[in-house]
Amino acid sequence: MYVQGEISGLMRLQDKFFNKDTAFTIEERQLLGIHGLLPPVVRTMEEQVELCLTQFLNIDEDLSRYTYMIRLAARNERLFYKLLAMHGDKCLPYVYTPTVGLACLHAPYVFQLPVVLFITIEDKGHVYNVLKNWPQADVRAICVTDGGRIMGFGELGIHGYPIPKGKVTLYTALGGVRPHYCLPICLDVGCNNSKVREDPLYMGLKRKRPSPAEYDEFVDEFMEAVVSRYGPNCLVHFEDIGNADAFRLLTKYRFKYTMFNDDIQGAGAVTLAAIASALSISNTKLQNHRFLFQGAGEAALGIANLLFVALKTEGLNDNEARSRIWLRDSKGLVVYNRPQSHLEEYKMTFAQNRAPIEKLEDCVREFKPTVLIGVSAQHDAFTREVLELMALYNKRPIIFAMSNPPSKAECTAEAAYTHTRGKCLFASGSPSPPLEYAGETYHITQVNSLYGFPGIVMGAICCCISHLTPAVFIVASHTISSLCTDDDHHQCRLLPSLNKVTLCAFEIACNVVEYAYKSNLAKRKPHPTDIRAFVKHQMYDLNYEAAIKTWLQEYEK
Ligand SMILES: NC(=O)C1=CN([C@@H]2O[C@H](COP(=O)(O)OP(=O)(O)OC[C@H]3O[C@@H](n4cnc5c(N)ncnc54)[C@H](OP(=O)(O)O)[C@@H]3O)[C@@H](O)[C@H]2O)C=CC1
Ligand SMILES: CC(=O)C(=O)O
Ligand SMILES: [Mg+2]
Repeated sequence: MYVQGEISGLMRLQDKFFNKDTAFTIEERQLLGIHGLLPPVVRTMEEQVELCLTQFLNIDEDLSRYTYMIRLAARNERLFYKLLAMHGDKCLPYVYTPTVGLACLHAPYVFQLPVVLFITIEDKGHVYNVLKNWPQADVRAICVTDGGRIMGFGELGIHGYPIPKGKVTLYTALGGVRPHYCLPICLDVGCNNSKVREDPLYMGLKRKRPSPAEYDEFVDEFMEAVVSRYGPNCLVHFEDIGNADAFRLLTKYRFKYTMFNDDIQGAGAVTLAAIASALSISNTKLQNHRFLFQGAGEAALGIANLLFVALKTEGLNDNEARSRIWLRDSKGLVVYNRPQSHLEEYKMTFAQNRAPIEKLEDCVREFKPTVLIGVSAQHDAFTREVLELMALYNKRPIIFAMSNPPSKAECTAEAAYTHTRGKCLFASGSPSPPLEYAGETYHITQVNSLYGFPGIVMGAICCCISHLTPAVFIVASHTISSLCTDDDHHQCRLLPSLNKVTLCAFEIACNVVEYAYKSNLAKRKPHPTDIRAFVKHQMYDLNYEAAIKTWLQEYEK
């Protein structure tokens, strides 16, 4: 059945795509010449998963759990994804938020294997050649960071590399994207954070970031190299880029390339879905709400822009919709007339024509928001006073403390429920265990873009979408909220439970594909007759037999 070709059996055992570890049958071991290299036991994949889970749960330290998962992925890729598929609730927090944040803070200690492609500004002029060094030629989706704003930690330079790795892991684990289609990239443009840069263990270029013009030349070359190497429909997902660069690149590239920024657009889609649930639970309409954002950066603008569109869909005009959305940044309420500071272009739409207000408490008193959204990475910014005011003005205050990781969150679930006396509809950005308060158990919703981007990426690459228009994110948002059940709402869950995230990704992928064909954005022809089968057919097969099939096909070539 199997042939021992030029590639030695040992190399097959060391190849993460083909390795089955102890699941190799005795016959396979003999044919591959690896008999004796494994203990005699032959296990099923399910038995291997249970063993891995036990090993994983026996590890006490979060960072060691992260490195366990990275090593497993590098040794036996299908087993890694099977473990995530079967025990995502236990394992996902160790490949994604919050542990991925810890991995960034300890980047020199966790880096062992080439899991991300590093392209530095010193490679300018030959970025294409560096891209060619990535071993996979059929890349369809890239997640790229420049370390400019890593979660709530600010600029970490190249030490942000675990972020794109974590994101592409979710493309596969949740979205079903085949792993060899995914390429995580860290652009090293230097680092202005001297504490990070001057650390003797810093792994990146020991230089400051370039001027915006030089930075743009480099990123332009990168985008052109991606198109030359992988074609115009290779999707580029920008992640954790500093906000001025993120907004500029999005404006410049959104209609030129197949790209999106998840911190802006993905966060918008998922948060809008959670708001829709909160409205169902409180039996209210969007037009009856007032939204106050703590933070006026990427996530805030991504959410505010989608809310603006949704409010207008309910019949409000531009001014009315704008008056419902207040943003507060590091200098206070975003207003037109700021005595000492200039107002960034991207905040203009939501600048209020009124006197400045500095403190968050005073903004709450003045505006009496019904919804308070924290995307500022300012730990404990939602003080007891702020939360008590929200409870004073609202029967069901909606409070989202979305900043990641938890050490940067605006408040904990406990603080939100305690200071609103259990009245609030609450969500955090990272996973949080259920909370007991006044004899009740509250499930904590995780408003995180993980509900959106895996399905968006899968849908986009299945049909070779040319551009990700704002409608794609609205489609994703509606899909997510449509998957919340009455039971979810009864338990005050604002998003489908975490064990439905793969279903969520699949439904988003199908709806994005459908939308893309209808609006002539899909470049893959012919138009599929059965969209669900079309998406399913392109999904990663977690079973070992799929690897064997590919292997035989390759051998027969
Ligand atoms: N849960 C989720 O899905 C997501 C969560 N996030 C999280 O949200 C946080 C912010 O991300 P992002 O928007 O991309 O980051 P940005 O850097 O783009 O924005 C941060 C914003 O916070 C403001 N800010 C800083 N200090 C204060 C302060 N003391 N008071 C009020 N505002 C302040 C900044 O003000 P200024 O403009 O004046 O600098 C800026 O507007 C991060 O922790 C990130 O992890 C992000 C995306 C998705
Ligand atoms: C979720 C995410 O992308 C962030 O916290 O930056
Ligand atoms: Mg992010």
